[in-house]
Amino acid sequence: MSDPAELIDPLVSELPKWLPTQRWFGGKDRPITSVRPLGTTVLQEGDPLLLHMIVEVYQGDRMAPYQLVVASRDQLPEYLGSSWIGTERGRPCYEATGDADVTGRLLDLIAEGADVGSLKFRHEPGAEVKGGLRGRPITSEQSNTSLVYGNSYILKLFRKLSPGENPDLLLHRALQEQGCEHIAPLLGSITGDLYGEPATVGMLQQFITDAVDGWAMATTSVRDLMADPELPPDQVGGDFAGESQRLGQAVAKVHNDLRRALGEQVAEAEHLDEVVKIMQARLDSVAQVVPELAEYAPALRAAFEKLRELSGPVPMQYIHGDLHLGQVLRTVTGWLLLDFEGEPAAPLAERSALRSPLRDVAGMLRSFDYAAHQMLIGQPEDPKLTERALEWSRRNRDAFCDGYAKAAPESIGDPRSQVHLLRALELDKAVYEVAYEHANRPEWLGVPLASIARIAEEASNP
Ligand SMILES: Nc1ncnc2c1ncn2[C@@H]1O[C@H](COP(=O)(O)OP(=O)(O)O)[C@@H](O)[C@H]1O
Ligand SMILES: O=P(O)(O)O[C@H]1O[C@H](CO)[C@@H](O[C@H]2O[C@H](CO)[C@@H](O)[C@H](O)[C@H]2O)[C@H](O)[C@H]1O
Repeated sequence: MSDPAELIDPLVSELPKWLPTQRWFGGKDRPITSVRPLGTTVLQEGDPLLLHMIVEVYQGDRMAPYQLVVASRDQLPEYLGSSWIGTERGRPCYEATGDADVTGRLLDLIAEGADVGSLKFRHEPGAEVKGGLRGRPITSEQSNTSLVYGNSYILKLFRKLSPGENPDLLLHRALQEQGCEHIAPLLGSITGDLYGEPATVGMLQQFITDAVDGWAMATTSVRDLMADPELPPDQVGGDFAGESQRLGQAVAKVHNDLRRALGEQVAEAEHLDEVVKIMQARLDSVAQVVPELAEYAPALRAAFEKLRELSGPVPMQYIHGDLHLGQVLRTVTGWLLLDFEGEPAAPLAERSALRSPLRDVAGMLRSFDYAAHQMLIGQPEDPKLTERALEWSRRNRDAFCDGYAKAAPESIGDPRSQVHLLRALELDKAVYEVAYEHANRPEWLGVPLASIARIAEEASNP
């Protein structure tokens, strides 16, 4: 095999075409102007050759570093055809996470606690990690790429990188030290070098088998209800309220553990002022792109402004930051929270800041609303079904808040008692969702818009 360094430049020149085809690539809104390699590490010599790469992706005046794991073989087997990036110096180069013949190397390196170039593969103190397994990517890939090894491990490779410890790793570590029962055990990590600073590039956790995600469970319950719209939600087969209550308790316990591990502060007036400004700025920028939002802008502004009038202390702490039903798993023993990375599009400084725990509560409340209403997307208007959806949403949102209040300390109490704070946080999340749906699933745009209309109406007629 020729020198791997000879492959790098021609391979990088293929990336502006290839990156936008990847689900995890976060910059699909603008064309890529150039890609620059920042660092390449050979993880395995020979055939297949395995390379770890960090590249800078430029889109006009915007730049973000991304992690790639690329392999090259003399001959590309047919089953890897869809992973092909380009053929350089006569050798096919491809995205390596789909190749179970090479992914095992990443786990082996963590098991060995190896250093390769500037990459540090580590297991957590006391964790036992065994190599020798082949890794396959999960099909529900989102903002990153996760590889599952047998029934034992799941390795998340972060795609868009930032210097420092990724909040997902930081918060999992903190929770694990508190003995938190509501996370998947953390087993290891991979750290690279970004602009001379350590940066988390991978996180290894125990793979939880026989688990179902909250979104699948909640939407099954809604489907049961819609199948028999004459029956009230507490009398149809798949009532979800008991689970919602347990989930509320789990979220409050995770918040308690994060507070114990990493502390809390009380928001000062300037901080609330800053929060209002961030909410208004998000509204302004989303309203520019999604004109349907404009008619609700005055009501949204008024709800955000109410935050300046809050009288009691507002506790601030580390939180999950992007909590929704797709980020929780029901296992045989209870609920687990996943993915503490925060909103994928938010800047790291915002994701790592102390925030009100009610932001996570608001995220879950939004998700109950989504679960109830997504089944009506594309259906002809049916007032009976709309009423059923609202009923399901109210019942499960209340059950979640009951559970949260049961496990939260007195200083936080029942989220519903913080009317203005919870409403502003829910509306801010819904504005984020308007932007998310506009960019990713335009046919779902009506879901957050209808919620904004409803919440704004409730606010004007309390
Ligand atoms: N420890 C785990 N055990 C089983 N499945 C998991 C585990 N962690 C994540 N998953 C599955 O992988 C999916 C993606 O994980 P997530 O951390 O949300 O990645 P991303 O950052 O790419 O969104 C989850 O929705 C869940 O289905
Ligand atoms: O899972 P991610 O961290 O990538 O989150 C993004 O995608 C989510 C959709 O997959 C999106 O969530 C929105 O849709 C969900 C239903 O599909 C719903 O449960 C959530 O409440 C709603 O916000 C999330 O906002 C986005 O950041």
